[in-house]
Amino acid sequence: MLSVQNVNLYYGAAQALRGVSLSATIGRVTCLLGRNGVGKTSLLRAISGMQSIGSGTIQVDGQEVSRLPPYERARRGVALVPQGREIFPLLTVKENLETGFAPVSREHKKIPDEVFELFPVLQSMLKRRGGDLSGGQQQQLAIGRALTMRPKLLLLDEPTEGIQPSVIKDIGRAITFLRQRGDMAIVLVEQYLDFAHELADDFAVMDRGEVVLSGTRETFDVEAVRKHMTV
Ligand SMILES: Nc1ncnc2c1ncn2[C@@H]1O[C@H](COP(=O)(O)OP(=O)(O)OP(=O)(O)O)[C@@H](O)[C@H]1O
Repeated sequence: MLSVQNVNLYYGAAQALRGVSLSATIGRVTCLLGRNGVGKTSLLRAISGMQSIGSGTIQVDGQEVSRLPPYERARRGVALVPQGREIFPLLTVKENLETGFAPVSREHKKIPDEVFELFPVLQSMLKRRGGDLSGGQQQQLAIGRALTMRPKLLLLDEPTEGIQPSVIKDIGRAITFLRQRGDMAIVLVEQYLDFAHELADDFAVMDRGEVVLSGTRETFDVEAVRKHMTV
């Protein structure tokens, strides 16, 4: 579904990604791990088109997308749940969810039932303003908005950051459900190792702009990964 090959990304003279390769498969969760500032967010932004790359290729469904603008990638099924959630504080919950309609065809312009099945709190808060929700509720809203885009590739940037344990459990359950449904590939950026270990089918660890360790669930060596995550 997703194939990133040899991507280099620069902010001016500073190189944030160095020859990064990563793949993600439908029905599987790929966890991207690493300390602060190693380039995880830059990689997700490169995949979604929010940040242009210096060189390398990014393929979605076998098609090269690295020169396409973000909305074209969204149309091809790429949805990003950004770090910090970036919901619209003055729009209602319903309106926030409806912003996910932009890239989908007319027959899909309906909030999918699973959004409310996975996150019932959103149903009861449809008329509230996004900015009035708690951090955990806003995270659920950000994931709900991405699901409204009917993604084939769901990119989640640290969904557990600053979130209370009960909501982390809800998010974990949602990811497990979406994986089992088998119609999307999921890339999960995490610093919370236990959460990542529980969910990862495949994993990659980054350090200073490079992927330094990768493998499958079977080869996930928690101690080796932990070493790369401690300063
Ligand atoms: N817009 C930008 N302009 C210049 N440098 C940037 C920009 N965004 C990120 N960087 C730098 O690029 C490097 C990678 O940052 P990035 O946010 O991708 O890392 P990260 O692993 O996602 O970290 P975090 O977990 O803190 O989000 C860091 O050194 C960061 O300071």
